Amino acid sequence: MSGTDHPTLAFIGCGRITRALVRGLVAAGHTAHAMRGVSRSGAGALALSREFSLTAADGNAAAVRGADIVVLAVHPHETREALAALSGLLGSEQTLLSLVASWRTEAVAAALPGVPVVRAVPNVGVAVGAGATVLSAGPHADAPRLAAVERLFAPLGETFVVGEDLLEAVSAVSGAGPALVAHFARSLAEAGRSRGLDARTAAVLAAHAVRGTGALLAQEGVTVEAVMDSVASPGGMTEAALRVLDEDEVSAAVRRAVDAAVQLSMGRLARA
Ligand SMILES: NC(=O)C1=CN([C@@H]2O[C@H](COP(=O)(O)OP(=O)(O)OC[C@H]3O[C@@H](n4cnc5c(N)ncnc54)[C@H](OP(=O)(O)O)[C@@H]3O)[C@@H](O)[C@H]2O)C=CC1
Ligand SMILES: O=C(O)[C@@H]1CCC=N1
Repeated sequence: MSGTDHPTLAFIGCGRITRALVRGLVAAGHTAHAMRGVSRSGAGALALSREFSLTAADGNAAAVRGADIVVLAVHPHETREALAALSGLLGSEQTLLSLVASWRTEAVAAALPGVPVVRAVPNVGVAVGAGATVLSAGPHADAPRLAAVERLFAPLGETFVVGEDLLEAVSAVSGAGPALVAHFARSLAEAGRSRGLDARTAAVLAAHAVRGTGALLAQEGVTVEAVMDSVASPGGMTEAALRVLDEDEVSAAVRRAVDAAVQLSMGRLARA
């Protein structure tokens, strides 16, 4: 542990989700000195060291030495090679925290015998303290290990613990969720432009619609139906607009989008 009782962290893979995590952790008071990173080309680790003063480690051994939690954040197809390069470097006192989609914890654990494994699906909202992180304990990860990982993510938004079988669906809905919502925001902005708004105004208004809706939904007891009802004046513009979304089966399209993501993940699922 570092002096502040925060765990010492090693990031294997320094791309998008690692950047979001490091940004959120630094904002939550973690010292970048207690974080090391490695990436395949070194470019990702170097970028994070420039942006956050995280230590760009000289190889895996230097990165994981003394780390409490080793965060694996590489692509599914890069994972076998990354795990092979970690072989023999980790001990049972450390936790391997896998963010890798489509890799079951037992498959990760098989490559690192005796090392406790926890799997997490964060989303990029962790960068701004508004993330959702869904956790599942894998082999050798007892309740205190899981609790330590929950404490890591707690300041970055909400945390949930589920059975691992649900994590492919979680990855599609929550992990990919911000991109799906951003897609809708873009459509809303483009529609505004087509009605004469300048590009910047349209983008800002769409972003605020998403932000305000999120803030309302974050309130205790507020449902999506309640938000829709609070906007839609009877017989008014919102009803007219929502009717078109229903007629065009936008909900069915969203379901197909999530299905496509889950199917991709299931098709490449790595099991022990
Ligand atoms: N992005 C997201 O919102 C989320 C992502 N995830 C999961 O996190 C993982 C990473 O995704 P993301 O951050 O988007 O991916 P990125 O492509 O942004 O980053 C991948 C990183 O892994 C590095 N890398 C690849 N192979 C190795 C290796 N053998 N050793 C060390 N580093 C390596 C790359 O290095 P280099 O730059 O040199 O190629 C790069 O820094 C994926 O499995 C994804 O499913 C989960 C939830 C959300
Ligand atoms: O796009 C991906 O595959 C990863 C998993 C969920 C979010 N990003």
